[in-house]
Amino acid sequence: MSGARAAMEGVFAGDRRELSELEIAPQAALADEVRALIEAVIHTEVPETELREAAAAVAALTERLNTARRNRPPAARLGVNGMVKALGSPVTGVLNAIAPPIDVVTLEDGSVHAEFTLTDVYEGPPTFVHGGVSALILDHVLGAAAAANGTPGMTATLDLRYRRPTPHGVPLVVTARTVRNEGRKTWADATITGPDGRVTIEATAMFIFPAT
Ligand SMILES: CCCCC/C=C\C/C=C\C/C=C\C/C=C\CCCC(=O)SCCNC(=O)CCNC(=O)[C@H](O)C(C)(C)COP(=O)(O)OP(=O)(O)OC[C@H]1O[C@@H](n2cnc3c(N)ncnc32)[C@H](O)[C@@H]1OP(=O)(O)O
Repeated sequence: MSGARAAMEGVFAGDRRELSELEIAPQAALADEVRALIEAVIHTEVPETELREAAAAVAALTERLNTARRNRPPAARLGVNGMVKALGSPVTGVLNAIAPPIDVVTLEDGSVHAEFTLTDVYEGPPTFVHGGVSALILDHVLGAAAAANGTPGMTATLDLRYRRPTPHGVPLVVTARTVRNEGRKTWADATITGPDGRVTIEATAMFIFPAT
């Protein structure tokens, strides 16, 4: 195992238990239902009495789930490269209802790629994705590209050029690749492309492998 990979595995070590795919499935199904719940809460027009009943029902469910809790979000070895993945990631985490979640894959040329659609839960300007949500996704895939290069790090800089608004409710593509490495520093570039094939956002980030 390379030093960088060992360090990254260490990020997920400690009391974080790794789950198997079989263990993940029912909890991921619950997260899917909560994702639908988040959308329903935003859009519902049911009367006030029903809203109050729904709030009480959700509170009871939360209490039930909290009767057995982990100390930290779990991880799992998923996908072809067997890397440990954070299941609670706000971008890719199948157990995180605020994650779309986005399935980020590493291609043979070392770039990372994902095709995804965002609902209006992530809306900023009407009909468009919130710029901060796009930044979150870009930060993640840029970090994944640095890690795929064997040179992971903490985001030190993230530079975004919002060329045109990014629509929600339509298929989007995000790609990222490492372009340079100097010692502990790694630079990566990324884009988000809309369904018309035009780039909506260009991003560049620099990652630094921590000194200690
Ligand atoms: C093993 C650790 C890596 C962990 C990576 C995490 C996950 C990887 C796992 C899977 C990958 C898959 C997907 C990606 C997942 C997530 C991606 C999201 C990543 C994030 O969401 S991450 C959170 C946001 N991120 C922070 O929370 C960083 C806070 N910060 C720090 O943790 C330190 O600040 C650090 C480490 C950045 C530097 O600390 P340090 O002590 O190592 O730096 P030091 O002073 O030695 O400087 C050395 C040289 O870097 C230059 N330099 C330093 N800082 C700079 C900056 N900001 N801008 C420009 N240049 C900078 C100096 O000027 C000097 O330059 P020179 O050598 O040329 O003089």
